[in-house]
Amino acid sequence: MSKIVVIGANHAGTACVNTILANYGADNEVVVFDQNSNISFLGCGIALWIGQQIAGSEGLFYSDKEQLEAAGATVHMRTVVESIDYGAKEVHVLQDGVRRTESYDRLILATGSSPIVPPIAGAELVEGTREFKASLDNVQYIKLYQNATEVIDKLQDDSIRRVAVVGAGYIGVELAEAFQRLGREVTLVDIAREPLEGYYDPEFGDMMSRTLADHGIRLALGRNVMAVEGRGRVERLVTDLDSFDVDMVVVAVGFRPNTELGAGVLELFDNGAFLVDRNQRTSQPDVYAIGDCATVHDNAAGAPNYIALATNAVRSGVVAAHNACGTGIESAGVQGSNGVRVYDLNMVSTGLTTAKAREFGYDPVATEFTDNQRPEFMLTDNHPVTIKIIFDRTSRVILGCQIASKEDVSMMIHTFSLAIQEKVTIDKLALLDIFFLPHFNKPYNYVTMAALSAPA
Ligand SMILES: Cc1cc2nc3c(=O)[nH]c(=O)nc-3n(C[C@H](O)[C@H](O)[C@H](O)COP(=O)(O)OP(=O)(O)OC[C@H]3O[C@@H](n4cnc5c(N)ncnc54)[C@H](O)[C@@H]3O)c2cc1C
Ligand SMILES: NC(=O)C1=CN([C@@H]2O[C@H](COP(=O)(O)OP(=O)(O)OC[C@H]3O[C@@H](n4cnc5c(N)ncnc54)[C@H](O)[C@@H]3O)[C@@H](O)[C@H]2O)C=CC1
Repeated sequence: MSKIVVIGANHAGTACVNTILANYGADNEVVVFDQNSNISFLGCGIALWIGQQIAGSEGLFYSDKEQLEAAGATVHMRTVVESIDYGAKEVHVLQDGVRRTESYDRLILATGSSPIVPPIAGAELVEGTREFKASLDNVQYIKLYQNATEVIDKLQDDSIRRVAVVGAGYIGVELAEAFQRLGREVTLVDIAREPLEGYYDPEFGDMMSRTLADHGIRLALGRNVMAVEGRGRVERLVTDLDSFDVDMVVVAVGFRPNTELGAGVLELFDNGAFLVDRNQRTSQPDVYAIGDCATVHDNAAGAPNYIALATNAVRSGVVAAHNACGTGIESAGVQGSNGVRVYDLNMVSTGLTTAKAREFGYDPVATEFTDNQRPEFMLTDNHPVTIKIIFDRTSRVILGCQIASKEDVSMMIHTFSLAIQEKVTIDKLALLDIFFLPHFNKPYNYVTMAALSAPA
């Protein structure tokens, strides 16, 4: 019997524990530590919950301590792993005020990520809390169930009228919509010139800007946040260009990996994530890292990268579970596929934007096409779709794809995810067998047309 210790039992940890117990439970003892009081909270539901588009938070959990224990694990909640002795193969934990040691044969680090805290007064975290509480009241971070609950409770107070959201990334645009749905005056601030700049080219970011502005959200882009000010609670957000009177500020400027437990021992990526191979192995024997605390292999970049997504967390958990139990399987790598819906605008992307393709040393060329989803004789619910495919000038291999529409175009992006993974060229895509039925699409559909019209 070997002992596998898992630190962190959210999406990555839970996937890993369940995979170990379902496949190798008879040969392995699994001990799990998590500092939180809940696990498996789907952060993707926070904006829907705040914006009252769902009934409540009940459906946003899919596992708990009892379920993991029923499957065979020993689970310690509200237990912080304070340090690890990699030589002695021991983790040191603090549970109910008592310090103790647990040994392991194999260790899985699934410690996830924390919100990035910008270096501005008032936004710094209160020392000693693990729930991302800012020192100035009504400056909020969004990550945990507890953070969402706090914001929802505060919004019961009607005097909180003006909300600024800092960061027009995925969390920021979704929350801007949620606060506006609640009748709040919303200002969305970003250092970049377009929302979602990390995931989309500027013309797609512009579609998002117009959708937000059409719903009354004030966009304050291309600004650096300098300060949050107030007496006791936040009253003003100051940028390098202007300032806004506010009653609440939500800061969502990205995630950073939680890797303090590897300090000085484990090899790290540029942003401090645990650098792992395609078996999720770290630089220490018998130590694996999964989810938001670790790198992924980025197929589009052809290199390790940091892409914090629940989808990657779950898959890396499955890969680590098999490898830690002796079945060698490799991650297929990822393309960073993602999607967002704000009001009636759906946007999906995978792989590299034009700017990122350049950063990774490619010579990117793009082909774009806009057309109705269905033939014009289909008179109802027939909306334009815009697609942009980015490929490398020399090899013609597809590097990225972005699609936007009022139509649900979400499933189409998976074709491009696979194309990037398998290094398909734009010319091969042009002749791909794509079915036609008026209810769904056109014979000369936007994928075929974009590929056929790709520059030589
Ligand atoms: C608002 C919001 C919306 C999102 N929407 C999406 C979406 O639509 N799609 C998508 O793919 N992703 C989305 N994400 C990202 C997704 O939630 C993360 O990628 C995912 O949570 C990563 O899972 P994880 O298990 O690796 O890490 P985490 O969720 O960060 O979990 C890490 C766990 O480790 C525990 N832990 C950390 N350190 C210690 C320690 N020292 N001792 C004990 N326990 C420890 C923590 O308590 C936590 O339970 C969203 C995130 C947020 C905040
Ligand atoms: N639909 C989805 O797939 C969702 C995914 N997520 C994931 O959760 C993670 C965290 O999300 P976000 O916090 O939204 O990060 P993000 O990386 O998506 O966006 C961060 C934004 O903050 C901006 N920014 C950075 N520093 C700034 C500063 N000092 N002042 C103003 N703006 C600044 C950036 O330009 C960027 O637009 C991401 O990995 C994201 O992919 C989150 C929500 C939904």
